[in-house]
Amino acid sequence: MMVDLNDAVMELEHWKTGKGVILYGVGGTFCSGGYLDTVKNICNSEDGYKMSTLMHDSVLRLRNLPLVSVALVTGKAIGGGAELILATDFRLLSSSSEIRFVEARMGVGTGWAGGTLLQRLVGPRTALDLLLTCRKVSADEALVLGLADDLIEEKDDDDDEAALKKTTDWLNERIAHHHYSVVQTVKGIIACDDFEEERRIFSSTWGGKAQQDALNKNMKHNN
Ligand SMILES: C[C@@H](C(=O)O)C(=O)SCCNC(=O)CCNC(=O)[C@H](O)C(C)(C)COP(=O)(O)OP(=O)(O)OC[C@H]1O[C@@H](n2cnc3c(N)ncnc32)[C@H](O)[C@@H]1OP(=O)(O)O
Repeated sequence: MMVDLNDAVMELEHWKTGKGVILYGVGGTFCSGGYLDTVKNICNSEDGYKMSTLMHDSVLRLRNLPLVSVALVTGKAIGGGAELILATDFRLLSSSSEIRFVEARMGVGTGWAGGTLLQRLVGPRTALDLLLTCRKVSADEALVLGLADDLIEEKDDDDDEAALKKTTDWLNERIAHHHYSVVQTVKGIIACDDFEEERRIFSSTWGGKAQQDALNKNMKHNN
């Protein structure tokens, strides 16, 4: 799964006209973390560092894609799976889903970039609390904490298709009406977090067709 994720992200890096991507699980579980047989086989510091390096690479590349990314969380997101929901721009949770950072219970810290990403999202105190208590976070609590952006009122976690459709609609509300170059510019600016890079990305759409078309429409923005 870890290698597959890395391959998938590399493939997405070549998608020049893309706007969005949804990360989701099937069969009622988002992800229950690293495959435990593999975890047992690589249970030493050196291999742990290698695993962490691979997962950081995947997560950072996913975050830096010029696509708007959403994690659709149905069922459980546990351990590394809970960390994975932090790799996207947005998180939509089904009302019955559950997030649980079990790493400390498993005798370790966060290896899939979750520590840094969690504290950026919910602040260091809440991050420390969630990582130390290893408690279950319900979808409702996740919304209050800022861990979820919205809830999918999908009572049945088994209905992957319906949840995916709702997530696609949610994402499309934000990206469908923009040209891909505009979505990629906006996402690139947010992801780069750097003024000089922002100027460079900004100037890639300035004067382009989407801007020309918009100017020619003589738009008013009062409704
Ligand atoms: C990277 C590392 C980290 O901590 O940083 C990790 O992520 S370590 C991984 C952290 N995750 C875990 O420790 C998950 C432990 N498993 C669980 O807590 C539970 O299985 C749940 C995921 C809550 C699902 O419970 P539920 O009662 O719904 O189903 P279940 O227990 O019968 O699970 C169905 C089958 O999937 C297996 N299964 C579930 N998660 C697995 C995993 N991560 N690796 C290997 N097998 C796993 C179960 O052992 C079981 O196999 P059998 O039918 O053969 O019994």
